[in-house]
Amino acid sequence: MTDPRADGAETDFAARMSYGDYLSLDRLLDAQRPLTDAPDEMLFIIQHQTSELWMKLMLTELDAARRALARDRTGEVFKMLARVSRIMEQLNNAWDVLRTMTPSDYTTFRARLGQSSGFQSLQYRLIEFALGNRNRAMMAAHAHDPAATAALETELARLSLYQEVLSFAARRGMAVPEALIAAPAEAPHAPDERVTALWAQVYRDTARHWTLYEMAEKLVDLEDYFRRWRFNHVTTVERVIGFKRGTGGTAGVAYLKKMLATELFPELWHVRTQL
Ligand code: HEM
Ligand SMILES: N[C@@H](CC(=O)c1ccccc1NC=O)C(=O)O
Repeated sequence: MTDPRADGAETDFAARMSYGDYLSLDRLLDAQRPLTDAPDEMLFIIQHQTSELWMKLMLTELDAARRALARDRTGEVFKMLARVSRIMEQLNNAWDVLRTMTPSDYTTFRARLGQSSGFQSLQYRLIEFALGNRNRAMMAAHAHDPAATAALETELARLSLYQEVLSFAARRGMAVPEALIAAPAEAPHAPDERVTALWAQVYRDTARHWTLYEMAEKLVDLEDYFRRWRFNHVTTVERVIGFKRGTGGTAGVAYLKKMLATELFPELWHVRTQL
């Protein structure tokens, strides 16, 4: 029989930091508190908690990416944006686990969720705001929580990722309308033909604009993965609750379908028609 001590494994953690200590596993694994004994409620909780953990990392990366971008450190930015896309992909793959929950499984505990809903996810809203999909109306569900409201306000006081990219493009000599980058956006970025023209220049002469070309493709990647997340979500929702109203109070699938039309970086999609 194997005795890992023979291989030198340390076993005395009375006074040393162990795996569980480092990862705060006592707290982490004590945070799953189902309200019913429905077997699928544990799946539902863990699915959301792991999503929130990945969202936490996305926010860290989006913060660092914007700070690096403001200092023209594009190599670092590319690495961070690639990581954000990979995290999105991770979240996309996670739907496969949740899809094993049928309507019969979910209805055994859905009523106990009350009015709570992913619509109230602070980190999700911060990600949307960081990427540029900004809308103060989405803050209403956090009005009861001063810390959450402050975090959203802090985010709204920053340039969005797309604004940072456009500022970078301006520093590279591209004609970016000043009004688009002069102050942090308060509303979703509205498509602007002058910006489409700018990206057309980049895509038509990639050798000359290689860094901006790479930047553009990183953003398209990110939005592509985000769109897949929205699509997986709405499809899972229809599969599990059909066309019932959401616990958060919206129409449910109809609301989520409306959100599918969101364009984070519109000109990067519109430019493709012209190429
Ligand atoms: C069976 C599983 C799920 C169902 C039935 C479901 C259902 C819904 C519904 C109906 C809405 C619309 C708001 C409302 O009225 O409640 C919503 C929004 C939302 N859900 Fe889910 N959801 C599920 C899983 C998830 C998961 C795993 C996440 C990941 C964190 C998530 C995150 C969100 C977010 C962020 C919103 C707000 C979207 C926006 O405002 O654009 N949901 N969900
Ligand atoms: N909105 C969902 C409930 C729901 O999915 C949910 C509830 C509490 C915590 C997270 C949730 N996930 C995503 O919306 C529903 O209407 O069934």
